[in-house]
Amino acid sequence: MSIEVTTLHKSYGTNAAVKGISFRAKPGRVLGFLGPNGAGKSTTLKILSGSIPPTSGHASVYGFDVYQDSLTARQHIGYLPEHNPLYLDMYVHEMLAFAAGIHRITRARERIAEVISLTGLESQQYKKINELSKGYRQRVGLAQTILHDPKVLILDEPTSGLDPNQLQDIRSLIKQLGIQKTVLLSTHIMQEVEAVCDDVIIIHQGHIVADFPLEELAVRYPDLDLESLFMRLTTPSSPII
Ligand SMILES: Nc1ncnc2c1ncn2[C@@H]1O[C@H](COP(=O)(O)OP(=O)(O)OP(=O)(O)O)[C@@H](O)[C@H]1O
Repeated sequence: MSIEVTTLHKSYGTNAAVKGISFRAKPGRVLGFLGPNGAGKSTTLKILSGSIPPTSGHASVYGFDVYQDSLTARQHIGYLPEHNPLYLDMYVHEMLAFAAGIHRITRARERIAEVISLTGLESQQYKKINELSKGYRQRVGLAQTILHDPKVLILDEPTSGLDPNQLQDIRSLIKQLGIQKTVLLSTHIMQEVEAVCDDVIIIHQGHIVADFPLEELAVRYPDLDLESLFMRLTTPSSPII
């Protein structure tokens, strides 16, 4: 397993956001982390990326605890946060060189060229980030996330706000990356899960209410498509399985 989460809890003051969730993610697969607003998706991804500590429980990446052994765990993780923080005054190329320096990447020039080509940023690489469209900014965020060639990608709503063409490009890139890496992808969009994911977790009010390989949807939940299942499991009165 590349990601293992065990009885993870997170409270912000008295607000319990994540309530004892456990799950695993495997290499070579894209795991869709699906849930309504406020379900606890971003909180879980922030804990996994080492950005915030859990209140209790454990999460590890390739055996390294993301809290106790955060520096080592983070070497294996590329994290694209929901709001994709970028230095807007930097040029695309400059920002990637800066990030390569932080990761102490050897052969940085070659790796930056590789990542620019992979994310389709050739035409934009000498522009300032504040001149870029949202889709291209998202690609810069992804380029930065994969620059150190991490084994695990944690992507928090990476396609939000993109137009249909950009959506398709970014989704195929994620799918391509998922062939070799473990990808944990948070989204609200059912079509995105269907287009990109191999496994699905549905989270609702801080609990996991479903966890299954997408190809087993029809067997596990006969007569329900993903959207109907999501609606059934995340309406306020829905039972926790
Ligand atoms: N920094 C914070 N301080 C206090 N409460 C927070 C904080 N961040 C999140 N929360 C609360 O924790 C709960 C889970 O939020 P979280 O952002 O993890 O959900 P989400 O599933 O990612 O939602 P969305 O799809 O809207 O991004 C919500 O009730 C939210 O208000």
